[in-house]
Amino acid sequence: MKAVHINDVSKKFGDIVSVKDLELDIKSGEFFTFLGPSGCGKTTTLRMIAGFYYPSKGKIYFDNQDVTTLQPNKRNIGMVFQNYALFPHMTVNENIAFGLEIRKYDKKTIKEKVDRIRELVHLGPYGTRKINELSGGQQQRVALARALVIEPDILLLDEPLSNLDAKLREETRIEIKRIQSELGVTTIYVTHDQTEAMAMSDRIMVMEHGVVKQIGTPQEIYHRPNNRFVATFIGETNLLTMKVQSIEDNIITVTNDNGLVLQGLTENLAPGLQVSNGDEVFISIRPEAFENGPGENTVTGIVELIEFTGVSVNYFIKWNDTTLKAMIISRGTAILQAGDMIELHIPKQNIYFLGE
Ligand SMILES: Nc1ncnc2c1ncn2[C@@H]1O[C@H](COP(=O)(O)OP(=O)(O)OP(=O)(O)O)[C@@H](O)[C@H]1O
Repeated sequence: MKAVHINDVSKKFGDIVSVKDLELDIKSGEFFTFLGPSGCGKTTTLRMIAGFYYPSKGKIYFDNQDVTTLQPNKRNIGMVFQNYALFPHMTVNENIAFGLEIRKYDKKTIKEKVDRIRELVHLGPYGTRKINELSGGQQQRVALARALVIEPDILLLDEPLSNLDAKLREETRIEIKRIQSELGVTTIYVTHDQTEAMAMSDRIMVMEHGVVKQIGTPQEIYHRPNNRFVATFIGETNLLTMKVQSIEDNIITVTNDNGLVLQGLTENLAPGLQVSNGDEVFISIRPEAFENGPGENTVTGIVELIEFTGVSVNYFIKWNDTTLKAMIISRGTAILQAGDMIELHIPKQNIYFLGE
């Protein structure tokens, strides 16, 4: 299992800067995810790690080895793509064995390794099945087995679940995570699905337009977003533009033109953000940050719209011309109706201050 170090890497295609000045350290054995919208540079970064593209600038290391311009087949990586790229007319065993045969292992070793990895991906009885006789989820597990059987130092997964339906996607996600933790292989996972990223990763890198917006654990990314892009891309949030009115005893009071006044804690300022009286600042409040009844930052308003999701009730509340979305866990108690008055509050520690 190897660590991956990316030092000041950029990739240009003509005038397009696909990845810009990337600095990244992925630890040995880590499950690390590249997350971001289409075109943000995730796949380009993965392809540079795989060796399909060479960087326009900077260096890539596996542990201490400079692999920046090493050919893909010399890097000992396993790869899984969204379209599986399996041989449909060949059996499961033949597909898994492919990389071992290229590496010229003897027949006995190949059989042992293939059998072992087939068990690991829970395809034990399917060795002699043809690929086109398997479901999508099973095919994806064959692709995973084929990538893992060569005992790669690094496993690269590019949107491996996007061809599966929702239920299968969730099952396969759990399988991939189980297999990865059993083997402890350094894994880099590319996705635009934030739920997948949150559920599977040790750490996540959020990208936009070829630039890193934040690197952190799922909890850090969710609860401590550095900027508006991360706050809105991961989960939902109420984003308000406010002005700093005062800062006293670690409490920041902010207001806006609609007469809203909110108070939060200086410890919830985004990293590096400093504010003074009169500064404009962005406030992020998650829908689940609201609590019933009056308290700190009491919100009294009219319910405009209600969504009942089973687990929760989402109230869209009009409060001094600002609409806020509040999510209250549903415990079978009476639900308010549109037009009703509602009173909730937002504990100070649930208010986050963002500068950009
Ligand atoms: N071979 C290429 N030639 C020219 N431009 C490219 C090439 N590969 C990627 N790009 C451009 O680089 C940018 C980043 O692309 P990339 O595929 O890395 O994004 P992505 O985040 O993986 O998106 P997606 O989720 O859609 O795959 C895009 O603007 C894309 O058009």
